[in-house]
Amino acid sequence: MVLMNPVISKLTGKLVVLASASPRRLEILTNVGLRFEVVPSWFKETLDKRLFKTPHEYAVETAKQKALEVAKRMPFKHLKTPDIVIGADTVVVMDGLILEKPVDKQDAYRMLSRLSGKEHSVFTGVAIILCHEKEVIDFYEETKVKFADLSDDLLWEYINSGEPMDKAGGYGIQALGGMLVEYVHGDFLNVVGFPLNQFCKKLGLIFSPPGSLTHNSDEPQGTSDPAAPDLTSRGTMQMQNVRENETEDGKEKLSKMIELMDGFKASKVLFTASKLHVFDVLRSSKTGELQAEDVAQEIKASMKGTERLLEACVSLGLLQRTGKEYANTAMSRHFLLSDGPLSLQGYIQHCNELVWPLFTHLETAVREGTNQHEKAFGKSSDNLFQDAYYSRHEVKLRFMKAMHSIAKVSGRDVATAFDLSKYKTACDLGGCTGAMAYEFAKAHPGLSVTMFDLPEVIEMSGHFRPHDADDRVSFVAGDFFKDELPKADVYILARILHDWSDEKVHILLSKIAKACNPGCCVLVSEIFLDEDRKGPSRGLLQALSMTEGRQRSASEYSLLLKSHGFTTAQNQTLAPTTRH
Ligand SMILES: O=c1[nH]cc([C@@H]2O[C@H](COP(=O)(O)OP(=O)(O)OP(=O)(O)O)[C@@H](O)[C@H]2O)c(=O)[nH]1
Repeated sequence: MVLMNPVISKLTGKLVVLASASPRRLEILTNVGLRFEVVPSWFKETLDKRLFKTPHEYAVETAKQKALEVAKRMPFKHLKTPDIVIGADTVVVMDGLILEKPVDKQDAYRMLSRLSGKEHSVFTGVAIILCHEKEVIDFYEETKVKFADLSDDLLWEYINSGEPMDKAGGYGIQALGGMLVEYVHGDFLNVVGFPLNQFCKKLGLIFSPPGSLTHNSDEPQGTSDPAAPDLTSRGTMQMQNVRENETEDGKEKLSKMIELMDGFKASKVLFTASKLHVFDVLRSSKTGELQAEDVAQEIKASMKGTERLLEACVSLGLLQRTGKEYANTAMSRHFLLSDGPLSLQGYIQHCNELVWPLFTHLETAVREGTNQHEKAFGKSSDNLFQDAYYSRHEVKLRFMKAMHSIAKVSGRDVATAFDLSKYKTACDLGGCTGAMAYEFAKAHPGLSVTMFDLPEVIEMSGHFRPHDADDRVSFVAGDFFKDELPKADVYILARILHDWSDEKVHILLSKIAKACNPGCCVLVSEIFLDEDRKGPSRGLLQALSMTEGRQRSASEYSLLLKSHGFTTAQNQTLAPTTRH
């Protein structure tokens, strides 16, 4: 290929990495003959926009973080250090509001109707990391785009084409989205995702004359000092040295520390917004969005408090705000609507009402090595289930809702983790509402599943019966420590064993061993601790509020199972074990 731009040839022989998953950036750079590897960045685009004075600073910082993440990861994960890593971030800005990629069709509609008939700016921030020199050069480009007046019909037709979804501002100017555009002022490729012209100029500054960081002859004068900011007509070039990279690392540690300090606030925001039905209220409104005062009215709360809660939710990615209108994000629609198929509301309320009070007494729990039920709820709980969870009707219902939501979210994965086609019958021990049992029946057409739990649980499981309940699922009442277990080929123990001491686990496993025939299998679903007990933190955090149970590693579970004649068949995230 003939290289029109001699600057590109300066990169020949260097390991250049594009830290981007954008097919458009790949195409733009490939088209000019650049040889590079693509390593998409894992950096999550969640920088707090309010911290930036201007939208382009936000785009530049995001581009920089994308590139730095890849530059830091490659020596460890890919075992090679690139010479150059390029990152970019494109945003659309309308009336000061930053629009990124729409999360769904409604979001695309909101964006595009906002842009209709008006001019907006497209900013692409670019960061070039010189890995060996430990320098970062960043800049941005702005292009103005005007949309024609667009009818709703046209917008929906365009949205339904699927094109908007992975594009900043919800349109692709290079394809169907070009139809929406009246004029473009500035670099067209900048709108598409990469300001090639300015990028080449920056490369010129970096690489000619070779080895120095002096400016090109076509650049404005007075920029020859590489340490001084290079003020070009369109942006700034900043040089950062090793110390600043170290500072990046320091910054990362500090923000991790702040995240840990603030973690409890974020949880409480989620719990409170859920308890006040904020997500349901937004969903129920005609357009799916409401202003703070309407939400305040609906949830019967103060305007000031509601506004703060909604703003906090936006910062956590639980809500999105366009102008004054708040709406659910895709994540909230997925997990936080109370009647959604994957709703976590039950578990969230359990965390708020039961786990939170226990954690407020963590210091005493640690000092005394005991559970803090009495301090938190004024009642001791020698038997967690009888004394705490099933003592009062509303507490029992709340606990069952919590178990139900967890089983709904994880049930399919547990049910389909192993090939159970040779088995005819299964028994879900302590299966609570039956949600897991129904998932097993759904996943295995030849399997009948018995759900076995305490009589006080079974009497309420009807509340949770799915409308299309499969009659291969039956319910049997009993205490798995005392009563005879139903006969089955597969015994499911999903989130059961961690609640009990080794002694009680032995009682339960010996009962299963007696009930089952040779060849039957036990399927254990738990958070398995790492063998060195250094993680996962979700399991170790949960252990802090446990009563008589304990978190175990896969090998600890295997040992318990082996002592009852079960040999581990597979031992990964889930451990089904077979008795020979
Ligand atoms: O007219 C167009 N406008 C924008 C685009 C494409 O939109 C995205 C912008 O998203 P972002 O900058 O965050 O980049 P990603 O695609 O997420 O990839 P990264 O891995 O680099 O974060 C970008 O792909 C533009 O090309 C368009 O196509 N047309």
